[in-house]
Amino acid sequence: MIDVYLLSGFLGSGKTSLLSHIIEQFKKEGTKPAVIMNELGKLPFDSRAVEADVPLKEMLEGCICCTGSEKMEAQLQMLLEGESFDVLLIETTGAAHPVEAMDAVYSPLFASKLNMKGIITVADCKRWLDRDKMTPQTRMLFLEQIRHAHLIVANKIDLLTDSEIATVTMQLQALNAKAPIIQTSNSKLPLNIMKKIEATFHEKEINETAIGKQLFLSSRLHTFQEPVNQEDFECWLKELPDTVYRMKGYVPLVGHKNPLLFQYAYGMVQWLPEMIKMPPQIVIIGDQVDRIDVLGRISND
Ligand SMILES: Nc1nc2c(ncn2[C@@H]2O[C@H](COP(=O)(O)OP(=O)(O)OP(=O)(O)O)[C@@H](O)[C@H]2O)c(=O)[nH]1
Repeated sequence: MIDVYLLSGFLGSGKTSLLSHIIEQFKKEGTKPAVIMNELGKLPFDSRAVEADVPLKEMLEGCICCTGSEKMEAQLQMLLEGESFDVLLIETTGAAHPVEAMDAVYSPLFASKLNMKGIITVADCKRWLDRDKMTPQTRMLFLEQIRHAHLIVANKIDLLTDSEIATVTMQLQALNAKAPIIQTSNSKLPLNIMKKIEATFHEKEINETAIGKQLFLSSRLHTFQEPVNQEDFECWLKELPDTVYRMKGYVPLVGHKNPLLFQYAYGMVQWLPEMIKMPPQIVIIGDQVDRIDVLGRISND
């Protein structure tokens, strides 16, 4: 399995600096990284941060969550088929919501190949102190990126006094009590800390206590063993807690030849017939997804 890290954070917070630093450390230990860069609002030359020997795909035409997951899937497919690498780093645009970015990356098609390790959010400490000057929508996004992180990089501490650093750290921890906070200048995050995060539930863990993981935004792959009744399935959807943010995949419905393409976001459901027989699997993204009982079964994998 290839570990995948999502680098999130507001515009100008230090994501590209983090990316360069991580690549350098991976290379030193002999691990081969590949990169997907989401360059909305950036200039293509930002990819110079990535050296020529690192496989790189750029998404220049829009942001991961807006251009839709198909484009992301195509990029991933090309990388997986055309390159050999051990770890994948995805730099999201500063304007991406973390749940949507994770959703775009986590397709059932790759669930057995890619292991989503989690979201690392770079928080610009200077900007944090000035957050009241942001518009409400921008501030909301800034806070959401921090709230959903599995690891927070509190960056630009060189621009703060000691007492400001203490205040910011305390406030960040209050917003996201679960994620470790690492204070940095120029996003110098040590690799060993980054490697500890885990955002994916693997089947064998569902009934075990995966300490810490239940609290986070995480994902889980569910495989259907037999067709399900559409009405039962939709009743089950209505009862889901609102901490299930997103589901997608292929559901085998009684009376249909092939599993149907299924999309679920913020309570809205979409079904589309599929011409090809796709594997009957869905990915569930949310908080505490290990507790979700899929039609009376915790896990039938
Ligand atoms: N003083 C200071 N400047 C920093 C630090 N980290 C990054 N910067 C600077 O902040 C600017 C933005 O850094 P990037 O790493 O490009 O940030 P980014 O999040 O990729 O930016 P976008 O691509 O605009 O989203 C650059 O000029 C960096 O040199 C830091 O810890 N302290």
